[in-house]
Amino acid sequence: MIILVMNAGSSSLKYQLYDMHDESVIAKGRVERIGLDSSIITHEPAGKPEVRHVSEILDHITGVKRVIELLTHPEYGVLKSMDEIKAVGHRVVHGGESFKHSTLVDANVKLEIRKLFDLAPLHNPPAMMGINAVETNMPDVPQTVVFDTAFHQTMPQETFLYPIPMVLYKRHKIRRYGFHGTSHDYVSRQAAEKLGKPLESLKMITCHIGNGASCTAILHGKSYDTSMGLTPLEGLMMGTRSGDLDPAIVPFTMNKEDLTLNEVNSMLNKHSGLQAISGLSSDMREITESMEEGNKQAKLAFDMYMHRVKKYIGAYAAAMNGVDALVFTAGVGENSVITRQTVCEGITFLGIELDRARNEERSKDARLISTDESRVAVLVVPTNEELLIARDTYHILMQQAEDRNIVEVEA
Ligand SMILES: Nc1ncnc2c1ncn2[C@@H]1O[C@H](COP(=O)(O)OP(=O)(O)O)[C@@H](O)[C@H]1O
Ligand SMILES: CC(=O)OP(=O)(O)O
Ligand SMILES: [Mg+2]
Repeated sequence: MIILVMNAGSSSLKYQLYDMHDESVIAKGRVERIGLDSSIITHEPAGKPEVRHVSEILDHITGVKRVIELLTHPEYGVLKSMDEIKAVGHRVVHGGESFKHSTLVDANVKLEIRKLFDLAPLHNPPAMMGINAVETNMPDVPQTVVFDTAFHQTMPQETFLYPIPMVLYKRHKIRRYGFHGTSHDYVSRQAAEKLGKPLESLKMITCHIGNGASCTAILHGKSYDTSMGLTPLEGLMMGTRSGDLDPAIVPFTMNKEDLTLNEVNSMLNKHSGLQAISGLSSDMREITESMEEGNKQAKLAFDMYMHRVKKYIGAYAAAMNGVDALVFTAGVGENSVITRQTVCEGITFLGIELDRARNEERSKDARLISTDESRVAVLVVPTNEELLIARDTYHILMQQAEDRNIVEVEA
């Protein structure tokens, strides 16, 4: 069965085409700068050279059309016809309390996702554009949605509620939801497998640190607490997001700087974090390079980032009354040797003993980077949100086929 996975951003569209017989990736790529002057498509068909096109792509509908053209192109394509695609799975960041599991898209599901636009303004609207674009270009193909929030629906009330009037939760569902759930779920299972231990027997902390960043306390296989909250703004310091701060800063800044709510919101989401402190970049690669060249602002940004990662790991070890495994994943977690070293060597009191040589190895596979004697196992696990989306989509389709058979037999 061939499944297309889509991860739509505000100005981008990433895709991966899977053959579910062996979970191999037949093609993948991304459309960038949608709606801007020159859009770029990078298409990587397995076993064929990469293709890069620059053209004008004004919206996601055109973006999906271009992806279809590339997938079926006589030279760069990997499919004879789009009929070979049996389903399309989408990453949707916010599923609120309505969605505890991945599901098939129908009119009701679309309505519920639309209701959550306010809570994930950077993420949910583009996902909906992706769904509509597939509907327009491939009207007969079933679509599924896989939510970042679903994995965290196991959080108990004491971790998901804010200590504010309950009426706000009852009326508006103001609570902590957590994000990157597909990634935390995937890497925790991979880590347990690598350790040869049942996930249910472990207390684990997973650090998904990429452009967005979050830490999760996974108690016996279930999300117990996570650092992002109502929106993906809470928690760790990120590329351009502030993470935790005193909420009083919002009215205070509005007053002192004569800013509107929208302007403060944009400041905290798009002009804070590494970018704001370093004055250089939101990219950890540039931060560490400049820091090594002696740039003091870059060093401060790095130190603040590390401080917060260590603080969350300490907090979650306390909240679970222990930790057996610590996992690093996503862009920074998978690639930044210095980040992992600084974090691990700053929290040795937990029983963490980093093996520097293992930490410096480069590999695409899940691997241990602590010593064999370390009381807490530390691992690097490359995340693969797309594979999990493809698997969920496959299972939903198989279940649907089974349900249909039962109905037919009973009839
Ligand atoms: N070698 C590296 N060293 C340090 N940071 C890196 C490296 N490679 C990637 N990154 C960081 O990873 C970030 C992207 O992470 P990623 O998980 O791909 O983000 P997203 O999926 O949210 O776009 C980049 O902004 C960059 O800061
Ligand atoms: C939820 C979130 O922050 O996602 P991303 O890291 O892709 O921005
Ligand atoms: Mg990501």
